[in-house]
Amino acid sequence: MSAVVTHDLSRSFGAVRAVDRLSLDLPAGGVVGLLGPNGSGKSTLIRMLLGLVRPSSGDAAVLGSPIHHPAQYAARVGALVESPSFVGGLSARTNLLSLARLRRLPATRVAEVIEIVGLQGRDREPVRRFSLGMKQRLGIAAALLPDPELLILDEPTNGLDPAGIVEIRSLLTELGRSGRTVLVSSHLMAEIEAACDWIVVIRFGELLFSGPTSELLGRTRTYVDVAPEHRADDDALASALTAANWPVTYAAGAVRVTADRTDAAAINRAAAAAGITLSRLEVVQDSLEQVFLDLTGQTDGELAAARANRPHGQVTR
Ligand SMILES: Nc1ncnc2c1ncn2[C@@H]1O[C@H](COP(=O)(O)OP(=O)(O)OP(=O)(O)O)[C@@H](O)[C@H]1O
Repeated sequence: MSAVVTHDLSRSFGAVRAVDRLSLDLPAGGVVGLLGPNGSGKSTLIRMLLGLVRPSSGDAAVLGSPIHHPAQYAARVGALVESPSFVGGLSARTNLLSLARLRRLPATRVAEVIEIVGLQGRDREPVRRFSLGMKQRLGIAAALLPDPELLILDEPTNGLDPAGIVEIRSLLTELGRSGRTVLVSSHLMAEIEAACDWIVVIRFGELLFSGPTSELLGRTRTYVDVAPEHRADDDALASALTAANWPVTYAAGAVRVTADRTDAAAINRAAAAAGITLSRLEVVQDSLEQVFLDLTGQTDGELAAARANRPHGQVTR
């Protein structure tokens, strides 16, 4: 069964198309990363799935039930969509107990979720003493109270320091192993990529990629960076390699050859044949982050340029 299916799902706010004819089929089980730059429509999509925002057109189903009737699946879904609010003077345990009571969930579940998110030992301390990372974990604990089949987390790493991000990332990995589906959004690939089994990339509300993380990894390219002993030979080296049919650019203070790692020896020989001794030869692989940036055009002025050239031309943010 799919955890989430959407068909041509759209939502506009005035002239802004926050989600634009999105068709998705997300597998059940494991961690699904919803990635896109700020303002790409991640929160709007999540809010539609939770029944908090109505679609302008199209439809979708969560755990097999249509999003037009969120009450049908609400009990099977847990969500953390904004900074959770807890009573600072009360302990984590007491906060969770009152939430459990409010939602008519068994009190025994509180100890379980505290353990899942790794707050045991700290759960009797007042929440106001918690770091932001611990508060996020407490928010995830609250979302886990109903033991949901689908857990939706909107930017859970936002505002966290590097240590907090690592904490949340390993918690995501753990949660993904428990059989449930975790749908987690982020505008930064590097923050959650390692935890994701499936990745969805959106920009301007449009789908750019949806598939297994391994498929996205398959899009990474390999280069061989070579530098001559004498910088004056840069151009001669580039010409010799181009003549041998390798595409060449300049990057990172080296001549960058788009080639497989198995070509490294042949590249070395081609340089030697041109009378150039190499002081550096290094095989470099694109990171998933680079693939993400290529997909979303997020570097420097690229995003602004892409917005200006967008056919709809009505993105205002
Ligand atoms: N309630 C609203 N009223 C008007 N415009 C909105 C509303 N909600 C979202 N938008 C617009 O829709 C677009 C998508 O926003 P959304 O918050 O869904 O993106 P996002 O990817 O979650 O970004 P962020 O990470 O910055 O929240 C943006 O241009 C935003 O300004």
